[in-house]
Amino acid sequence: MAKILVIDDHAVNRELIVALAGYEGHEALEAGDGAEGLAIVRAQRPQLVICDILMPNVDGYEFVRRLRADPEIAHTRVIFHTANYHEREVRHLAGILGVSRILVKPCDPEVIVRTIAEVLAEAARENPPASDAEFEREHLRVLTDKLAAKAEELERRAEDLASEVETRKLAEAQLRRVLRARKVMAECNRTLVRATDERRLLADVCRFLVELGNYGIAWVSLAWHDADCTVETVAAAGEGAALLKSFRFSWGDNACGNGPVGEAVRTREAQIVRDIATDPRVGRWREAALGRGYQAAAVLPLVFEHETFGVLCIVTREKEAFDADELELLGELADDIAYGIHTLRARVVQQRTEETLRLRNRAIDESINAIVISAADREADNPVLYVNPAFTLMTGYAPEEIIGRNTRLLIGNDWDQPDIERLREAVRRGRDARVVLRCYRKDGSLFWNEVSLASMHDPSGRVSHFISIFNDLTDRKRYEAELEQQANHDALTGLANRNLLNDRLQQAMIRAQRNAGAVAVMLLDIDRFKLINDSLGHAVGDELICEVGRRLAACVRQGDTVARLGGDEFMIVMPELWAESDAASLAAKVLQAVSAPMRLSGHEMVVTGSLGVALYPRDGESAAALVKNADVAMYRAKEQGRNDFRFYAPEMNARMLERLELENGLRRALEQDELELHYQPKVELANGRVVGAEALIRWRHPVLGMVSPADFIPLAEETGLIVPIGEWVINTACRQLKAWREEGLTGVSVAVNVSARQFQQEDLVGVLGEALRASEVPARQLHLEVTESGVMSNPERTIVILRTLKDIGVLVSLDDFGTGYSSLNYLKRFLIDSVKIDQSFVADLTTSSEDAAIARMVISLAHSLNQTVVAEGVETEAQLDFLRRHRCDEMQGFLCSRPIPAVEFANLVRGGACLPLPRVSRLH
Ligand SMILES: Nc1nc2c(ncn2[C@@H]2O[C@@H]3COP(=O)(O)O[C@H]4[C@@H](O)[C@H](n5cnc6c(=O)[nH]c(N)nc65)O[C@@H]4COP(=O)(O)O[C@H]3[C@H]2O)c(=O)[nH]1
Repeated sequence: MAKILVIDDHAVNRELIVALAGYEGHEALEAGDGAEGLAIVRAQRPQLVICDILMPNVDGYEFVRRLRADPEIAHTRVIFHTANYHEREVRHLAGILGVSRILVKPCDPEVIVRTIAEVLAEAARENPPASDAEFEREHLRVLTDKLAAKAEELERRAEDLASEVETRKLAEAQLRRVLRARKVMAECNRTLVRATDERRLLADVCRFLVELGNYGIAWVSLAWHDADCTVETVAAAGEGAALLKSFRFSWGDNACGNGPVGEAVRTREAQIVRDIATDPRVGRWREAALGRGYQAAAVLPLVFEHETFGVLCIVTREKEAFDADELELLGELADDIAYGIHTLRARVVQQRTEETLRLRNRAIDESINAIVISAADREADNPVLYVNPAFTLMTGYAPEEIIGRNTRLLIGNDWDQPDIERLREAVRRGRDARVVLRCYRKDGSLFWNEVSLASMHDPSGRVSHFISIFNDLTDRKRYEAELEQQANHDALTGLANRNLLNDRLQQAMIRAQRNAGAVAVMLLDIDRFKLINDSLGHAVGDELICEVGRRLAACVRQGDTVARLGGDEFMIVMPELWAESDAASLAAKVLQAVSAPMRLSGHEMVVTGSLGVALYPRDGESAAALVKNADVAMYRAKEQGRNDFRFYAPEMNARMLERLELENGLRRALEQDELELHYQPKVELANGRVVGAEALIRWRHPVLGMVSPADFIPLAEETGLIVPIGEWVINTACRQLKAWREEGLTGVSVAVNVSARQFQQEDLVGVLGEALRASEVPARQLHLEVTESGVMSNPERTIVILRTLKDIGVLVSLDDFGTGYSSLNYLKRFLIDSVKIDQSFVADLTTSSEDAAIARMVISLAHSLNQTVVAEGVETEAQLDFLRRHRCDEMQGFLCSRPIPAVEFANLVRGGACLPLPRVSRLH
């Protein structure tokens, strides 16, 4: 029996040694550290101290050092019992300190017991035992054996227990996972049943997997059959799910398709990543996954009936997740999801189909075209099964009046239509067709029906139905006819227009060429139409055109074409001409018809026409050449006195060329100052005084010499050149007046001629005002001579213009009075200052009682309206005498003076008495 002190700061360690020592029959003492241990050794003197090394306050080394330092207790045996066994250091220090043994924690109890026994024995050898040593040894062995057996058993039981605990833990984890997978499945199935939207369903599933299933991330990616074999992530939940956006997946044979996702889609088999850290298939997302503590992943294909929609991916932080049971459940879940996707997509397709069907039905019902469905049953006479509302609107037949009958009902008795046979043929052969038929409504009225027939086939390929779409073309046909009429006919007369004429002429030429025949082209122009139009207004002009058109149409044979080319120009094409005389007869007949008296808007009148004839092929081989040459011939007829016709002759073209040259020359004349004004004196009959002059234009042509206005003014009017020429005349006359005034001739006035076209010109008043302002000539010194046609074309506008001229102060004369169609009423309303008796009346004044009467009437009429009367073209004393006797106010004429240059005119006025009017003066 020995006394043993156990020093250790851990009670458990002390308890084991104390228990073993007690078991061996020793008395065991305990201390928590070296200081306490020293005190006990000093007090109790144990034979052995079993001491820990690392202890608070006084550690094992310090304890032994102090023990050895105290001679009273220095011999006490010490065993170190330590877990911190660094062999070299401990052995070294223990050797120095005289420590008997070193036991390493955890230490086999048997070794502890044996070591205690050995050290006590060594102590006893030095100090012989007082008791029976053999007994002690034997006893110790028995005890040690027992203890070892016990320890072994304890160890075994501990291992069993540990393995049992481990097994239970695993089972529990497995159960937990299965349970959570079931929970997820239950929730998912509930959602699946109610799902209406695929994306929302997938998002819910992912959310359930994370929230209920406790998985780290769950996502669904759909596989598309595009060129890149894209796998698109459409729903995800869990920590780090947002990261998925940065990863590209594919199920193709490419870098993005090598991972488990691509593999799962391709193989349709679940891909399990047991360890994210080491699985080589985990690509770029390994880092991200590990960083969030994710350990394993399962990628489950979403397959339904051979179709792979995509994958369900689940990532977990558990290392040993996804055992067979769990995977089976997750696989079921994936199948359910795939079924859900299939069902939802099928539903969408069905909804679209239904919507399309609904739309189609509405379209049929609301179509403006009639739609008819008939059974393809020849024996039953292909009866109508359905008609839409438009059918009733189009035909007037209610559905019950047509259903069960054949649509030929609409043909009535109008069977002579080529398209009917085409339609029948299509029905017989079950082909599609489009025909246009004349059909009849219930009320018997005709409508043009464009029928589009389509045959429908049953699954066996047999024609089961016909669908006919009716399009009412009546309006279109009418419109087309109107268009045709507009395109080919003149709107005013209804005669052929240039278009149709050209066409007919071409055809006539082709026929004539084939038959070696000829064609006559006649161009008719109404003489002085412009004058009539301007004097009596456009409405009367239009009436005249229509009447002439009617008369021409009445003259020609069937097959001839009468066309209006525009304005007062008509053309007649006579095909199949056998003799030139036939054309001459028709031309004469036409001119006679035109010149028959006519009454238009209350006006009795006689008009004449001039006509040119060109013959194919003699006068031209193209339509254009023929028309041009007929035109040339017509001009010739006009030139040669009007109311006649001429056949084209090549030399006529030379005259036309002359005209053209004249026109170009006139343009140049304006630019190059070739125009000048001559002045014909106006003499007051009462005293023979020159009171003014009429400015008359002259053209000093560089080659032709002086050209008369009669030769170029009509051309200038025709081409519009009269406007700039008229402006030049006004400006020149004003400048001349200014010059005369500066020379002291202040009392004379100058009258300028204003053509009809110029008179209606917007800025005539402006031009006048500007000329007067620039020359500083008083307005009353400027007179305007306007013709009847100039004022009568638009009398109301004339009244306005004349009032403005009056406001400026310019005086106005009515030229050529009596030659036109002036209304006396207007003569009164126009603010005219003087009237000129036309020289055609003056010429025969003394020989024609009619002209004398007209002259007398003009003078008295004008005087009654307070207007001055000027006679022009006075050549003889007798004429002068007549005029004087009837109180004409002024005269102009060769009797007095021809039109003369400005200088001569000034000299004449200055001379004062040079006027040959002695007798007149005397008479006054
Ligand atoms: N046989 C004969 N003739 C006489 C006699 N006294 C004058 N005449 C001519 O009669 C014409 C009178 O002019 P008109 O009737 O206005 O007729 C004018 C006028 O309508 C037009 N005209 C002349 N100058 C102009 C002009 O500057 N502007 C416009 N728009 N027309 C003009 O040209 C026409 C012809 O002018 P003219 O050749 O200068 O011819 C002038 C004149 O020379 C006579 O005693 N016997």
